[in-house]
Amino acid sequence: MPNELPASDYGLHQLTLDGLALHGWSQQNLFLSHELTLTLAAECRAGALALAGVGRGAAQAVRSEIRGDRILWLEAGQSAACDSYLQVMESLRLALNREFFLGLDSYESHFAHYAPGAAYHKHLDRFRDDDLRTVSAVIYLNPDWQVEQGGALRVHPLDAPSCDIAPMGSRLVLFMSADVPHEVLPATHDRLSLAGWFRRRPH
Ligand SMILES: O=C(O)CCC(=O)C(=O)O
Ligand SMILES: [Fe+2]
Repeated sequence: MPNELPASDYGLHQLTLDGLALHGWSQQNLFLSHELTLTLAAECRAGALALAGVGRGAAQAVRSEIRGDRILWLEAGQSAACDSYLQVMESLRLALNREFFLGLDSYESHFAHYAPGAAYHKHLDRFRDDDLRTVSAVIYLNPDWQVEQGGALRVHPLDAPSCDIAPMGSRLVLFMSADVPHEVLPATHDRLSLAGWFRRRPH
C-alpha cells in the first residue's frame, strides 16, 4: 500500500491482530525499535510525572493503594520521540479499523512510572460514564527487564486462565478495554511504560 507508514520500525504482526480477535488480548515483542524505546524511557524518567487518579471527572481521586503509578499525558509536538511513537500508534489505529471496523477515531496516551512496590489493582479500562475507550495498548520501556523483577501485567481473559506478561522493553500488549480485567503486579525496580487507549466515535 503506497503512502502508508510502516506500523513501527519492526512492524505489526498479523498474529497480533488475530490474537486480539480470538482471545481479546495479544502481545508482540520488538514492536518499537530499541533506539526509540531508549529515548522514550529517558523522556519518561526526565518528565514531570504526577500521581495518577482513579475514576473520572469530579469523582477522580488519588487512591495509591489501588493505583500507585505516576503519569504524564502526551501531547502532539512535545518531542520528536513522542511524535514518532504517536505516528506508530496512528498506523496501528488504521490497522485495527481496517481489520475490525471498530470506528476508532482517536488515541490518548500517557507515560507511566511504577516505583518499586507500586501496583494497580484488577480493573477494566472503561469508565461508567465514558464507554468510548475500545482498545487498550501498553508499550514497555524497560530494556533490561528480568522476569524475577516482577511488575507483570496480569490479564484475566474471560475464556482462559490468567496470564502474566513481563514488562520487557519494546513489548506491545493490546486488549479490549471493556472485556479484559487486568492488574499490574508490584516490581522490585522502576517500571516504565506508555499506556494508551484507542477511542471509538460516539454513536
Ligand atoms: O502498565 C500496564 O501493564 C497496564 C497499565 C494499566 O492497566 C492502565 O494504565 O490502565
Ligand atoms: Fe488498565
